[in-house]
Amino acid sequence: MNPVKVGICGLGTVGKGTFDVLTRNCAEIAARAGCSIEVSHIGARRGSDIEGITISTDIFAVAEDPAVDIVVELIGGTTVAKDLVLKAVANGKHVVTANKALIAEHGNELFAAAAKQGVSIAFEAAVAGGIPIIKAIREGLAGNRIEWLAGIINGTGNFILTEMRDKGRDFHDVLQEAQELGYAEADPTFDVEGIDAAHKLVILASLAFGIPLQFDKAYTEGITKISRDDVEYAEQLGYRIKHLGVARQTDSGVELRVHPTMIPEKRLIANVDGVMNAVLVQGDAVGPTLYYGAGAGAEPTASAVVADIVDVARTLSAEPGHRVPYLAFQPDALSNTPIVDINDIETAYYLRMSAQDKPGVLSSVAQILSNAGISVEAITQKEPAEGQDHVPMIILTSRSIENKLVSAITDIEALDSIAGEVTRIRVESLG
Ligand SMILES: NC(=O)c1ccc[n+]([C@@H]2O[C@H](COP(=O)([O-])OP(=O)(O)OC[C@H]3O[C@@H](n4cnc5c(N)ncnc54)[C@H](O)[C@@H]3O)[C@@H](O)[C@H]2O)c1
Ligand SMILES: N[C@@H](CCO)C(=O)O
Ligand code: NA
Repeated sequence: MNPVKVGICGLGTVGKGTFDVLTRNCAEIAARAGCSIEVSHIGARRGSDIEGITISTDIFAVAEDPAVDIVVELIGGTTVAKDLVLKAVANGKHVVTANKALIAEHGNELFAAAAKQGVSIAFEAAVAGGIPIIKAIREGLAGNRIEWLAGIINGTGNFILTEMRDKGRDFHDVLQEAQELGYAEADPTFDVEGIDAAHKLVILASLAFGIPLQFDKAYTEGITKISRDDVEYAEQLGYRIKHLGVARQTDSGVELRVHPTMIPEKRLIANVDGVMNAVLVQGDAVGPTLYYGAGAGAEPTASAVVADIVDVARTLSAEPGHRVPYLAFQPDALSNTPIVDINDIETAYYLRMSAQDKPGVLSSVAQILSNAGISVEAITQKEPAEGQDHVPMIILTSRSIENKLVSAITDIEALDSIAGEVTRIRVESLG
């Protein structure tokens, strides 16, 4: 077979990593793909001379290049990137992308356009970096009814939480290091406010449950409100705080939520630290499965991009109808299962409040929870600091429906003996 020609658009962290891996491992990659794979065109803001490669400052020139078989979109964002992918598809080119924002927000439209043209769009690098989680769910678990999945799917956020816990480092200082290491998004609020994790969760939920991509329905909460005190109290109770994406099939629909979560410390996933990601997937036949690896960084992400390039190169000799469907289920078999509103989900909770150090406060709080049908599983009250009349009070509750807990919190905050807001972290046993 003739060499497959690749055009890379965007030569940043992932673009450079992809170029390096394709070049370094070219012999092994060719042996796997059944043909050699050559980078023939690069679209980048600054041109530099690489022998045998056309360099264009206009990335659309890559999508227009008749010699290019596969356009690799690594510029990020959802505007120019969307136009670029649509242009490449219209020109009959296959696309590989690491762009989760683009897939989560515009994937339904992009896949439809690709299907019309008989080309494919591959996006393994978009979720959990180098972990082949898309392939695992779409192919490896195809025989299962997937019940739920939960994952640490933002490397930057996990790196920040880990460094804060282990070294007592400052949030902003660690975020800056994550940016220097090439982990963070162009706009790092995507990482710390949970938007990036929500993009990835939406993609995983579609693959797992056979529903269209619905980014607007995901509940998103970031890690910016997690204090060092919460991290410490959680540990004293035998838990770790992790920023999790959770997707669960329930009788009333699919839960789709991203938020800080307390997990029992004995769970493997509670011990996934630094930039590492992990995704737990529970299938009815296989039981629990766990996938672990680097969630961000140049070469780990390139590993997934190159795997997709190899997959596409292999399909170039296969019938289009034999290709694996984008969202694991055939396009006409996607279901309209509703996404459950966050107010209707059920979970246990960690509550931290600042309580007046006097008798009766604990029983007033317990009474409010009990009236809402929520029981107290554990409680700890700290010693007051010198000269302070308020003490931190930590409560672990039974599982409850979110809206009952939210109204109980409103009543607790209204007590004269409680100062300020109640901090609330959801607790998942993941068992
Ligand atoms: N960095 C990671 O660890 C990682 C992991 C998985 C997925 N991703 C995704 O990969 C994509 C790229 O991320 P990155 O970290 O490499 O970003 P980056 O900012 O390092 O690289 C993007 C590159 O694209 C170039 N670019 C942007 N618009 C362009 C245009 N119109 N014309 C020419 N060049 C243009 C920029 O100059 C930059 O060099 C994003 O979608 C990101 O979400 C990144
Ligand atoms: N900013 C992302 C890159 C990988 O998708 C992260 O930190 O996980
Ligand atoms: Na991946």
